[in-house]
Amino acid sequence: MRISVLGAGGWGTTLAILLYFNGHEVTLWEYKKSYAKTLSKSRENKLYLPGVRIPKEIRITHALEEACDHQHMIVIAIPTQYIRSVLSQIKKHDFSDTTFISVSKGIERDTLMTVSQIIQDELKNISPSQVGVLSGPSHAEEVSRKIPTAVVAASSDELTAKEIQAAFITSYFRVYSTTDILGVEYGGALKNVIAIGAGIVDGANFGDNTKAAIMTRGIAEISRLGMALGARPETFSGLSGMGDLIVTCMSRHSRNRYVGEQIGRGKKLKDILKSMNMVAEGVETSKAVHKLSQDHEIETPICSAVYKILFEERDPVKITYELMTRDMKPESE
Ligand SMILES: NC(=O)C1=CN([C@@H]2O[C@H](COP(=O)(O)OP(=O)(O)OC[C@H]3O[C@@H](n4cnc5c(N)ncnc54)[C@H](OP(=O)(O)O)[C@@H]3O)[C@@H](O)[C@H]2O)C=CC1
Ligand SMILES: O=C(CO)COP(=O)(O)O
Repeated sequence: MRISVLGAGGWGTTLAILLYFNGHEVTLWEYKKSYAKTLSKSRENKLYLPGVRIPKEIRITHALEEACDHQHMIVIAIPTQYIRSVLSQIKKHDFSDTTFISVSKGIERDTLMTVSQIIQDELKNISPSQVGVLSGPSHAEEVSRKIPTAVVAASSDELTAKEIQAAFITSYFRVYSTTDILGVEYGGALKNVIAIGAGIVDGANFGDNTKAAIMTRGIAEISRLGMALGARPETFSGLSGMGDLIVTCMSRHSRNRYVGEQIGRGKKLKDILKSMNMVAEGVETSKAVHKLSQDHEIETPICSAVYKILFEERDPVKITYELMTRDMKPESE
């Protein structure tokens, strides 16, 4: 198959290489013209995936129209808040034979849309069966080194989910399938906010008990909000829910956990973000989650605490004790 990957960050580059070795004809689109040239020449993504060789057969380009022409699949690996501006440049293109696959994990700040919703909103002529998602516990640093990983391919159309599954599966990258596309997207986006909370626990020197509480009560609130937004409950105990929450809260590779850790140590958000070239989706997504939970009147105390720490400069230690001393309630609520 001809497959284009839009976004040459760590994840886009990793998946482009995986797809190439799976026998596909792969194009990798990079946002900056100068960096596209550097990548084409050096065949190493030193900024986002150092030490991994990009095969010379992968076409690297900055020309978006060209990258999208006559593709069977287009993989979107762009930070969520920039996806609409990229898609708006190709909205006139004929995509009647193309499937779009989002591998990005966030919610658009201004519209509160998931990535599959942004794709359908921006590219009016494509049907839901042309849209899918691939998500789960999968740090680029490990997949690019062929470390065994399991993820899930989702589309409201079962056949599309299975096509995506078949395109990506390898002996070290196991792909399951589901039709709960929204559940997979909400799990992937919301776990980033909880992972910032887990990082705060690390940075502020709370303990393992605290982190386990954040993760367990975190998946409870992800499920609560996700279900109110149309997701299926069982999806949140799967790879894209609990699975991705575990890896993101625990891994040294996680950028979201890192942001939280620095906040917990007393650093300012703007200084942390200035020092990072990679994206921590949970920061902007926490604004969207704050709004979604208010709009739908769903309690999301941990996400709400993360939002207040990031954007209202609330003290992480004080707010943790506020969480601990809320009204008594049954665990099932
Ligand atoms: N890294 C990982 O392990 C995983 C990441 N993801 C998800 O994949 C998505 C992409 O993340 P990742 O690959 O890690 O990204 P990185 O943090 O590695 O890189 C950021 C990317 O964003 C690009 N970018 C910056 N500004 C813009 C813009 N205005 N328009 C378009 N692109 C822009 C950068 O391009 P440039 O260098 O030219 O500025 C770069 O390619 C995220 O949603 C993330 O949550 C999902 C699973 C695993
Ligand atoms: O989604 C991821 C792993 O599954 C990547 O998480 P971070 O963006 O926090 O690094």
